[in-house]
Amino acid sequence: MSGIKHNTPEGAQTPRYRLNKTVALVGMMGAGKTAVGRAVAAKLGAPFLDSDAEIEAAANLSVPEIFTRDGEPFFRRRETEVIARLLSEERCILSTGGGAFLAEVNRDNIAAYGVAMWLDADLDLLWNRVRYKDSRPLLRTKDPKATLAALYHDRVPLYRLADLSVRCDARLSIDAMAERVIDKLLTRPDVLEKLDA
Ligand SMILES: Nc1ncnc2c1ncn2[C@@H]1O[C@H](COP(=O)(O)OP(=O)(O)OP(=O)(O)O)[C@@H](O)[C@H]1O
Ligand SMILES: O=C(O)C1=C[C@@H](O)[C@@H](O)[C@H](O)C1
Ligand SMILES: [Mg+2]
Repeated sequence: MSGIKHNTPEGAQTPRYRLNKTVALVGMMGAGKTAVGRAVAAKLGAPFLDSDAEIEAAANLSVPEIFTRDGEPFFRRRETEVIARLLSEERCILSTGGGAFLAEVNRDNIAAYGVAMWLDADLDLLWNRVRYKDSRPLLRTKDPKATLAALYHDRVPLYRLADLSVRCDARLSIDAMAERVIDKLLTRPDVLEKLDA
């Protein structure tokens, strides 16, 4: 496969889990799809892939640079291509960009190869995570807090279409959130199974 693997099962102990389907993490910017997804993959001994990182690596540009140079529609086309490619490769934990699950084609592709899990975070938590960072081009507006709120209200009905969801709790560490995600995945043996020691 050609994707950037951030975690690999190589060198791991006897596998403790069997990942039966790719898990696509979806949700708002700042929800923790990248940070928690990486931790989940490490705990499972599964590959971790991130569609934003893949797009950046292929373009040799950051996401904000791609938005500035080529525009959002170009970025969205690349996002759809990259997600389709990553889904067709090996089973993994796939962190998507915050807007990916809005497009029906991406939702259909995720459903064809795996399941979607929504990291459901409230607006206060999201704002506290994204307010000091300039890495989200959609928030480069006069009133980024209001922009985030508008995106949130538009998007939540679509994130609700995910197969599974976990509530994000600001008091939980990345590691603890990863455990919460794994516990939820284990409710679906067609997605994740715990193997006997
Ligand atoms: N449970 C957590 N506890 C503490 N910090 C967290 C937690 N989850 C995420 N973070 C931090 O919040 C920030 C945003 O997280 P992250 O980049 O993973 O969000 P994202 O959902 O991938 O956003 P985007 O859609 O923009 O890619 C990062 O600095 C990350 O380390
Ligand atoms: O919420 C969004 O639409 C985005 C989130 C990020 O992951 C990036 O994909 C990009 O900044 C757009
Ligand atoms: Mg991310």
